[in-house]
Amino acid sequence: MNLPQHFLDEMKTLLGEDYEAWLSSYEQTPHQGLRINRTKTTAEHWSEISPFGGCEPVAWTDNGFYYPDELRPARHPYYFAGLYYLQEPSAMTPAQILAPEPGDRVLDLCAAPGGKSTELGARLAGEGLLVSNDISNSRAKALLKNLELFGIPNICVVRDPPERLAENFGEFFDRILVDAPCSGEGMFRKDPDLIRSWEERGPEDYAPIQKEILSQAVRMLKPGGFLLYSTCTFAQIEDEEVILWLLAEFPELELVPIPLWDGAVGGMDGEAVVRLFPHKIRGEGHFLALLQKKHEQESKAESAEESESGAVLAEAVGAEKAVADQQKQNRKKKNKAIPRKNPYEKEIKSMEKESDFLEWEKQCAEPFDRSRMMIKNNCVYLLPETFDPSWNLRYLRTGLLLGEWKGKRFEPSQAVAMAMKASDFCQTLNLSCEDDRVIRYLKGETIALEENEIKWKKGWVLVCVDDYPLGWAKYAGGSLKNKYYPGWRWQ
Ligand SMILES: C[S@@+](CC[C@H](N)C(=O)[O-])C[C@H]1O[C@@H](n2cnc3c(N)ncnc32)[C@H](O)[C@@H]1O
Repeated sequence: MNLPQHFLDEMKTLLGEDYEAWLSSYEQTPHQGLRINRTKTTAEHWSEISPFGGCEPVAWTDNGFYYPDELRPARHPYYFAGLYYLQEPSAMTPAQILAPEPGDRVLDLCAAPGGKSTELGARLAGEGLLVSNDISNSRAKALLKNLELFGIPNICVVRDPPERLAENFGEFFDRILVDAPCSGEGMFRKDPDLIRSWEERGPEDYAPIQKEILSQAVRMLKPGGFLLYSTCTFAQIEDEEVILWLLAEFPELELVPIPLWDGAVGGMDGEAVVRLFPHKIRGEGHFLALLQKKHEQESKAESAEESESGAVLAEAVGAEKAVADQQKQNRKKKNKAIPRKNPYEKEIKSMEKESDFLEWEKQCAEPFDRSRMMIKNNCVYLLPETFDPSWNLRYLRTGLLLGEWKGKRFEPSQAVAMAMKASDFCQTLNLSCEDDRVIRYLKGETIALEENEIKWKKGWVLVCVDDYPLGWAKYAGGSLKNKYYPGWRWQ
């Protein structure tokens, strides 16, 4: 690999006697990782059902695995069932450390294509709110797809400059992730094309952008809330120096030490941050810093207690987890929607009367909360608990898209299928992943049925692989019409 001389010189200064070991890591192939969807399976269960032999756990996560180079996990039906996300192992760390709890209000400020957002959202388990933002429209579309594929219902996907978000939200979030745009030095081994972009735009270009994004993030962090900053670069100017600047600029922030694990090292000058180097761990280069916004003066003591508990960090290193129950209860109370008249009540009533929505809904495990329902341009959404209609943002998605109201018909969405369990809908076709009809279904083809499989009445059928939903089909006159979302088809 042709690494630029200037970069090598910088690394020599940074690493000293470790330099040669670091350089020789570039002769090894990068590690391939996948992270399972904790809302759909557990690491134990995955070990039983994984179709990929030879997967080893990623030591610093509870749901990440290495997979052998020759495998193509994106070409497996389980990928289409949202069972895992393909992610470089070091990149699994930020969401593990920020570790939101169900009920939290979480912001992922630079979120596309969703590697960390999918894990943050899965950790919320449907409670609270995940706002996933990216300034790039095309990348935000990929982000939306990945969140919907993972079946995360309580999302807002946005594409706004951080300043605009800060104007809307104020001090609103319990946890914020800034996985910042950076010069990408830590990813050169995995993606050598990044070397060219580094030569065009290097660390000096990114540091001011990172500082600006972080300043806006601080405005949106609640007192007591946690902010995690991560990059995939080695340059101190984008890593430790940004954090030192931030601490000087915002005295209300304090650095929360992240306990180190085997192979992880602290900051270059002993700062309580984490650096991951490819010659020390089985992953690429990464930098992480965790900060907490102090409470107001009167509640400072309480804040100290909270940070001492190290609750956010404990899980990342397998240490004991100690989140106060009271805090959890308070969060739940805080997020409870205030009963108010739903401005879409009239539209909802019309849809119920004019379309077959109720017929479909009756087949679902539970009715959808009318106070959180919104109908816009014939699209029917279930808004997250804490959604505030006065937020003026560029949304790609507000909550869970339930489906489209088309006159007499209601068509359930791909997103709602992915957010369901097989047992959440009463008409299902459950295929084994060995059945070649699975891939035919994912390609949008018609599914041939065996006599003994026909057990439905006319209407919607949830097609599943090994009990994991894939999408919809519609049964009528003895045949099943494929309703898999065309934009997601197996190519
Ligand atoms: C390192 S990538 C994020 C990767 C993502 N967190 C993941 O895990 O998949 C940085 C992202 O920041 C976005 N970005 C760049 N400038 C931004 C800004 N000012 N505000 C928000 N996002 C920005 C880029 O479009 C890019 O998608």
